[in-house]
Formats: sequence, structure tokens, C-alpha cells
Amino acid sequence: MAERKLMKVLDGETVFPPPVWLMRQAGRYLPEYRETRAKAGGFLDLCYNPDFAVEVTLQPIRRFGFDASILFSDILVIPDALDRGVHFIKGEGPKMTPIRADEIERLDPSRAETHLAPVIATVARLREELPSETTLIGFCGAPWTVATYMIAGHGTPDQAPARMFAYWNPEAMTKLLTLLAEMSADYLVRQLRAGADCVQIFDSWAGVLDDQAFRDYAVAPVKLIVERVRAAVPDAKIIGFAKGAAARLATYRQETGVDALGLDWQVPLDFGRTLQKDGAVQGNLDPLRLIAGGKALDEGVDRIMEALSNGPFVFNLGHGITPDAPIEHVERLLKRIRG
Ligand SMILES: Cc1c2[nH]c(c1CCC(=O)O)Cc1[nH]c(c(CCC(=O)O)c1C)Cc1[nH]c(c(CCC(=O)O)c1C)Cc1[nH]c(c(C)c1CCC(=O)O)C2
Repeated sequence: MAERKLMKVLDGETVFPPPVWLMRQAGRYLPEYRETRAKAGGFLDLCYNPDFAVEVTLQPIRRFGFDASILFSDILVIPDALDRGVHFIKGEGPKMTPIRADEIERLDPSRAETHLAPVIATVARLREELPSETTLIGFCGAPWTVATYMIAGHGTPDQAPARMFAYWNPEAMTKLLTLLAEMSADYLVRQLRAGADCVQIFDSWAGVLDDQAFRDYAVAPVKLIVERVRAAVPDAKIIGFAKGAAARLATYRQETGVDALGLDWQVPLDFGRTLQKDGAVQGNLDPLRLIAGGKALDEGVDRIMEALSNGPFVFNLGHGITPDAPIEHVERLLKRIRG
């Protein structure tokens, strides 16, 4: 563990060159992923089959030697455990049955333990198979982001259905988020106990909330997760990625209790540097610079390194890598960071 660079950074140390991994590093931009995915059948079959899930998690580590590996799964396994009919349609993203306010009382979290057992088995196998210097990151979705999909039944550009749901049914919304926070915390505890070194909470849709809604629906449920995880695993290290949180990142670490802040690519670098006074930050290259390559990529990497690598810092993208990212550009990025 001592040599796991990312864990040192989460402890507040400055490590140079910084550890690097990419959100969605296992995925369709890799031919070996597409091959395993075709064998597995559906996307969820891939997530729930430890043989396949271990294989695709290891693929980017073998190819690029990233400093950290992220468990291969999806944030929507939680609504799937709640029997919401989650399925993935090629080219259309995730779908499920939209939930009504009066159904929230009847959600039954008791299936989750058995349902998610294969994901926990994947974590345990990964810790055995990964190189000892590679950090293993577990994850879950933040309750708000998971709820946006449960309410609309699919992805939307601005999550208007979930925002309207919250304004019309604030009590039902709080009930749903509390249930998801409790389930997510229990799920993260199991990942940590099975061998994850740290965990990341993905709040990809935090940015659509106004100030009050951000406090109620982004901050409060994440704080609940952090408290519940730490009650079971006191030294758990947690990265919070609240995409679009903007100026609210100034207080997000203190208010939620996360150790490190994920920064999306719109976060100004000088602001990012001020956030390092209280601990680690992670990010924040625009994923499109990785597609562009060349000067756009080099300059983006250099500016981030200049601004953030003198403090506790994990290099990452500002959001997930996309299927059209060229493999040579990922190699170029790593060379630029590591020299
Ligand atoms: C919102 C969200 C989801 N899933 C996730 C988020 C939060 C992060 C973010 O904002 O990107 C998180 C996620 N999804 C996936 C991982 C695996 C680990 C990793 O390599 O980062 C992680 C951490 C695999 C995946 N999850 C998904 C894929 C692509 C599925 C495929 O192979 O067809 C992968 C590799 C599917 C997925 N899953 C989700 C969507 C919207 C989609 C469709 C988008 C797309 O097609 O790229 C929900």
C-alpha cells in the first residue's frame, strides 16, 4: 500500500509526477473492450460477470500502466438492484421504468446484497490480480445523479424531470435520496472491505441544481454516504466528483466530508489551486482535447500540470473518456505527464 501513489495524494502528499488515471478508462475506445463486450452479451451481463468485469478492468492497466484502476461496473446497478427494469439500448444509453412519487415508499432495498454480490466478487479478484502498486478505486453514483435517471427513465440534457419532481414532491425526493444514500454507503463499505483502496462518488448532474437544491439534493445525501461509510470504515478515503458544482466546490469538501475533489474541465485552474489548500484535487483535462491531440492536448496537459502539480494532485480528465478518443493520444498524454 505504501507505494500506491494515489493513496499518498489522498493523504495530502504531493507526488511528482502525479498519479494518473482516466474516468471511463475501460470502454469502447479500446478494441479489447469491444471484443469482451461482444462476448458478454448485454452491458449489465458484463457488469455482473466477474470473469468479464475483471478482464475489462485490467485491460487499460495492461495497455497503459495507469496508476489507478477503477472497478468496472455502472452507477445504475443500484436502481437495477431495486428492480427498476434497467437496460441499455445501443446508441441510446440507459433506460428504466420512470418512478412515480407514490412508488418510493414501496422500494425494497433488501435484494441489493445478493444482487450486487458479483460486483463485490469482482473487487476481491481485482485486488488479487492487479499489480501491487496500482490503486483500486471503487465507486457509486451520488443519490441525486442516480435519481435523475430513475425519475426520467433515461438520460436528459438538463434533468428537468427530476428537478420538477423535487419541486412538486420535496418529501418524496428526500425519501428517495435517503434510501439511495443508505444503499450506496452499504455498497461502498462492501467494496472497501473486499479490497478497494478508496472510493469515488460520481455526481455527474450536480451542476443543474440551484443553490438551495444543491444543498438539499447534492450535498446532504453525499454527506450521509460519507458519514455512514466512515462509521463502518473509519479511515475510508473518498473522492467526490460533483460535475458542474463550480463555485460551490469552495465548501463542498468541508460540507460533505470527502477527502478529495474531482474537478470538471470548466473549473478554473487558479480556483483549483486554492482548493488544494485543504487537500487533494483530481482532474481536469477537457476530454475533447484528448480527441484533438497535438498542440491542443499538449497545451491542456501543460497548463494543468503547471497549476496543480505542486500540491496534492491526481491527473485525470474533467469527465469520462469518449469512444472516439485515439489510443495514441492516451499514450501521448501519459508521456507528457510522466516525461
Ligand atoms: C452518469 C453515469 C453512468 N455511469 C457512470 C456515470 C457517472 C460518470 C459519468 O458521468 O460519466 C459511471 C461509470 N460507468 C462505467 C464506469 C466504469 C469504470 C470506468 O472505466 O470508469 C463508471 C465509473 C462504465 C460504462 N457505462 C456505460 C458504458 C458504455 C456501455 C457500452 O459498452 O455500451 C461504460 C463503459 C453505459 C452508461 N452508463 C451511464 C450512461 C449515461 C451510459 C451510456 C453512455 C455511453 O454509452 O457512453 C450512467
